[in-house]
This record gives sequence, C-alpha cells and structure tokens, in this order.
Amino acid sequence: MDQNELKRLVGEKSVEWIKDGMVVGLGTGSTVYYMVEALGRRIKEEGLKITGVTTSNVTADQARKLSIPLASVDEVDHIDLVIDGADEISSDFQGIKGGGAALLFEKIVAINSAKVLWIVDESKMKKHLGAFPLPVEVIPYGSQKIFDRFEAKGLNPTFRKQANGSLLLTDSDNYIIDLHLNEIKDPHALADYLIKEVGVVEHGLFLDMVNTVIVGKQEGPVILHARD
Ligand SMILES: O=C[C@H](O)[C@H](O)[C@H](O)COP(=O)(O)O
Repeated sequence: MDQNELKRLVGEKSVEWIKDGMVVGLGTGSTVYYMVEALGRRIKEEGLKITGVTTSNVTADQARKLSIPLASVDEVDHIDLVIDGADEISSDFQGIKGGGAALLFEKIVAINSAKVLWIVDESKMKKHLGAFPLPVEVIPYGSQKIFDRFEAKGLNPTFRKQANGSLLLTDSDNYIIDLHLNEIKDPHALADYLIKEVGVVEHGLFLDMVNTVIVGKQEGPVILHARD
C-alpha cells in the first residue's frame, strides 16, 4: 500500500468511532478527506444522524457537498469527538499540526471536544517532534517583527508562501511562519514562549491533547491509546 492508501485505510476505519446522535469535529487534510467521504456514505446509506463541526473552509465545502449537517463551534453545547490528521506524533503522543494551515480552528475544536482521535499513516510516527517545520499563525500587522525575533532566537523561520509566491493566508486571513527546528527538545517550554509573543495567534504544538491514534500500517490499522 502506498501512503495514500494508508490514509484511506485509517480515514475509513475512524468513522467506526462515530455513533448516532454525536456532535463530531471534522478535521482538515488529505487523511481527513477519506474520513469525511466515509462519513458521508454512512449518513446516506445507514441514515446515521450526526452534526459536524468543521475546522476549515476546505472541509466545510466537502461536507456540504456530501449533505453532512453542520453547525459552528459556537452553535453546539458540546462536541463528542473530533477526528483529525497530524503532521508528526512523538512517542509520548505530542503532536505537530498545521501543515495545511488549519491549526487555529483545529485547536479550537480539539480543546472543546470530549475526545480527540488522530488518524495518520505510519510515516507520521516519530521519536521526537521537530523534523516537520512547526507552523505558527501570526496576524499580518507586525509579522516581520515577530519573524525577526524568531530569527534572532535561532528558530529558523520562513514565511509560508503559495505556489504563485505570494504569502499564504489562513482561513482567518493570518500568515503562517514555519519554524525549522529539526528537533524540539522541550515542546511545553516552546509552546509557552510562542503563545506569549504578541501577534502570535496560535502555534501547531498540540500537547497533552490526543486520546486515541489510528496508525495506518502495511499490515492494517493499529489503534494506540494515548490517554483517557
Ligand atoms: O492544517 C492541517 C492539519 O493540521 C492536518 O491535519 C495535518 O497537516 C495533516 O494533514 P495530512 O493528513 O494531509 O497529512
């Protein structure tokens, strides 16, 4: 199986966690794509009744096409479960997310959800975090100053650009600065520093958050229990 087939495998497996009547957070990315397609099929074929809370415009568009009922995070009184992808997961189940620039809404939905389920192919499982560039969402005003401070601290920042060379804008019209760190020795200390920088809206460290991970391996999906 190639990487895409592993993503499809875990995406389709993950909808088994969705039960009738649930409010379900729908993450973002190429792995979540398969989960949302499979959820759409269950709604159509089994009459499953759920409410979806999306984490990006891309996922909202896909869900609408599949007639998945949606509500915003502020319209629901709870979220039972969010199913999302991840860019890296360390051996102690900390994560980096935001490769698709959706980290802000993803984190808002995750912290408001009773359970967090991540679906990844096996290439995302790492000993330490940091090989994947850490996304930091910043407001445009003063972003060059934040960039300069990151550079002075040796965090190797780059502004994320689109294919046409212009700066990428998130769904909230912010910029992404990616930090090229190779290895993050103390994710909690880095997270504390980043969130205190004025102008930083959110960062892609998702710490102490995930309950269950489904890993796509050649021999089939493996379910890992991270925390209650
Ligand atoms: O902003 C994007 C999200 O955090 C994604 O969940 C993450 O980048 C993983 O995406 P993919 O499943 O496409 O590798």
